[in-house]
This record gives sequence, C-alpha cells and structure tokens, in this order.
Amino acid sequence: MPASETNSVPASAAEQEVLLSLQSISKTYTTGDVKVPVLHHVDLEIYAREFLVIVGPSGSGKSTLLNIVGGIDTPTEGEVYFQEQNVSRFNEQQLTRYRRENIGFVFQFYNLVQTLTARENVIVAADISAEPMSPDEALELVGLSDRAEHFPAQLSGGEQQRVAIARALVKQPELLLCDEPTGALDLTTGRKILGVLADLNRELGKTVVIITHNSAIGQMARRVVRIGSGTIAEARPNPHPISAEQVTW
Ligand SMILES: Nc1ncnc2c1ncn2[C@@H]1O[C@H](COP(=O)(O)OP(=O)(O)OP(=O)(O)O)[C@@H](O)[C@H]1O
Repeated sequence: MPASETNSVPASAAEQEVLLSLQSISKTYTTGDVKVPVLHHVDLEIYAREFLVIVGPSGSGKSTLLNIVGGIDTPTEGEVYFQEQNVSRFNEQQLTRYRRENIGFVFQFYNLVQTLTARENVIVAADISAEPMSPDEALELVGLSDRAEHFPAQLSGGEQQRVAIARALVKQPELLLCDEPTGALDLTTGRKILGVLADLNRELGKTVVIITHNSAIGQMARRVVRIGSGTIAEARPNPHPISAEQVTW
C-alpha cells in the first residue's frame, strides 16, 4: 500500500467537510471545594472521513477532550457541534441517542464483557443500535470471524481489541473515537490494530480519531493535533503519512 493511501482525508482544504466542531471548549472538574481546570478554550474541527491523531502527555486532557467529543462528558463552557446539531445543549436522553447513533468507542483495555463470547459482545452493541450491520460482518471486517465463539479470556490482547473495534463498528457510526488503542499492546500487535483502523477509515470512510501519548502514531495521520496543558499547542498537516506497518516505537 503506498504511503499516500494510508488515509482518506481530502487533500485540499476546499473539499474538507466539517463533521464535528469544538468551539471554545473549557472543562473544569469540581469535587467539593476543589476545582481542577483541565481544558481551556479549545477550538478544534474534525473533518468527515479524516484519520486524526491527537497526541499529548499524560494528564494533558486528551481523554477529557475525547469524552466531550463522544458525548460521555459535557463541557463547562463552549459549544460542540456535530454536523448541524449543538451536542452541548443535549439532555441525557439526546446524548444517549447521539452516542448510540454516531459514535463508536475503542478503549485501551478493550472493556469487553468477560462472560460473553466475541460474537455476543458485538451482538449486545448491535441490539441497541438503530441500523446495525450484521455482527458477523463486523467481526469479518476486523479479521476475527474464526474466533467468534471464543470468550475474551481465550483471546490475545490484539484479538480482544479487534472484538472491541467490531463492537464499535457494528453500530455503523460516523465517528470512531479511540483512546490509546495500542496502549496495552506490543509493537507488532499495535501495528495490526492501527492497520485495522486505517482500513476502516480508507475503505468504509469512517472518521477515526486516535488519542495517544505515543507521538509515533501521529506519523500515520494527515493531520496531527498536539495538546498540552489543556490547550491545542499545535495542529500540523503531515503531507507524507506512513502506513501502520511502518510505524515504530
Ligand atoms: N472526573 C474527574 N475529576 C477530577 N479531575 C479529573 C477527572 N477526570 C480527569 N481529571 C483530571 O484532569 C486532568 C486531565 O485528565 P485526562 O484523563 O483528560 O488526561 P489525559 O491526557 O487523557 O491523560 P492520560 O494520558 O494519563 O490518560 C488530569 O489532571 C486528571 O486528574
């Protein structure tokens, strides 16, 4: 695969369709009298069908940002627009529907239900979705059809992460949000998972956002956003993204 085909974000700015927009987002956690300011007036646009990597050190606010994008958390100030909808004004019920219909989450430690097989983990997600794809198709897309009847404990870390990706994907969401998806994996397995995500971006046109402290992963994206101390320190185009197999750390 040529490096230029590693993701499908449009080459020219004029073609870029904004899928989600964060407008002056601030977040302060309050526990009793203690206030922890985490995000400070963050502006960020996520483009439809892009493969975006957000990098930053531990504690810089990456997960908080991703949780706000995904409707798991709400900002203290600012607006979140998904297409034309103001997500930051949604009530709990609307947020639940927003997450179910539009967002697939992939976490560092997979978060699978241990008592369910791979297929059943995917079926649970399909069952609460408006227009799911078939669970078997989702497992096939991540190359795990032959392990569908296995329980998480019978699968390697990389295989469990594939199940988690299938579970995120089965809902047919527009946006896949991945929080340190390779954080618990070795380099070889991590590359395979990144390859699966790049394929879903390129072949199905899914918008993929990866947050990570691992700046090497940024080399795969056409655009890398660097977050530091709760602000966007840099948003940099990468004209020569590399493929997942070429990433090294
Ligand atoms: N619910 C919460 N209540 C209070 N403080 C919180 C809460 N969630 C996160 N924080 C604080 O916000 C800051 C940013 O956390 P966040 O998890 O967003 O960072 P991160 O960049 O994802 O870090 P890491 O890479 O270590 O996961 C940290 O100082 C954290 O302690």
